[in-house]
Amino acid sequence: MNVNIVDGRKEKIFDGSTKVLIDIFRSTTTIPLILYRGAKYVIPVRTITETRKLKNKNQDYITSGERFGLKIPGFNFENSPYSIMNADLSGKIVLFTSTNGIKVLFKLIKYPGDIYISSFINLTATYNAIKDNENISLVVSNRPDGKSDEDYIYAEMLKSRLEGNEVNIDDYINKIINSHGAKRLKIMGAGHDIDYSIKVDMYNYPVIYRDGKIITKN
Ligand SMILES: O=C(O)[C@H](CS(=O)(=O)O)OP(=O)(O)O
Ligand SMILES: [Mg+2]
Repeated sequence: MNVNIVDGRKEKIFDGSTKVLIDIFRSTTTIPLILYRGAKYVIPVRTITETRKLKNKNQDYITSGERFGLKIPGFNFENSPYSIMNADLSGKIVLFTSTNGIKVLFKLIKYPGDIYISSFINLTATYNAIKDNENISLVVSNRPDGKSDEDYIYAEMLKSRLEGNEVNIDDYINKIINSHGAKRLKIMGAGHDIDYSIKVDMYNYPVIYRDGKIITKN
């Protein structure tokens, strides 16, 4: 098995490897939780304008997302695990756009190979789904102006586990809690999202991108 941690900001020619998108704060935490809260599926959308156009075509769509961490006026939800965990999304279709994670996702879909959306929320389900694959790219979303240490912490843990090492998840959780990313969330007034980002295996399914949708892989 060959497992690489890759900077999602760089335009890398992703071969046919299995790709795991990682954006702990907060897209790949929020998206599995949207499915956990009953949504049929998530439609990733590049821009706010496109999201609004889709919503205008179908008022039943739910809108969720942010730009630079801030809620988008008129959207139903931010990109907040906390707010999603308190929502009933049964049977809903959720439009989702975000600053980093979705931007990287649209790069990955240009290349062959499965794409998993992963975080602590569906850690074990993701691990079990990919552990027998030969080539795995752990794609960390980062941020336009720098690295997201929380993404690397998760990627290093998953890499270590895939390479057959025993990992103490609590050690990694502590690193997340004390990460620069966590400090940023607190400064943004979103500290309550940290707790919801470390709820290990809340969702027992892998989550994948397929044909324009992000779905639960049953
Ligand atoms: O909403 C978030 O936490 C981030 C935006 S920023 O990095 O805080 O500006 O978006 P994401 O795409 O989830 O990294
Ligand atoms: Mg992020």
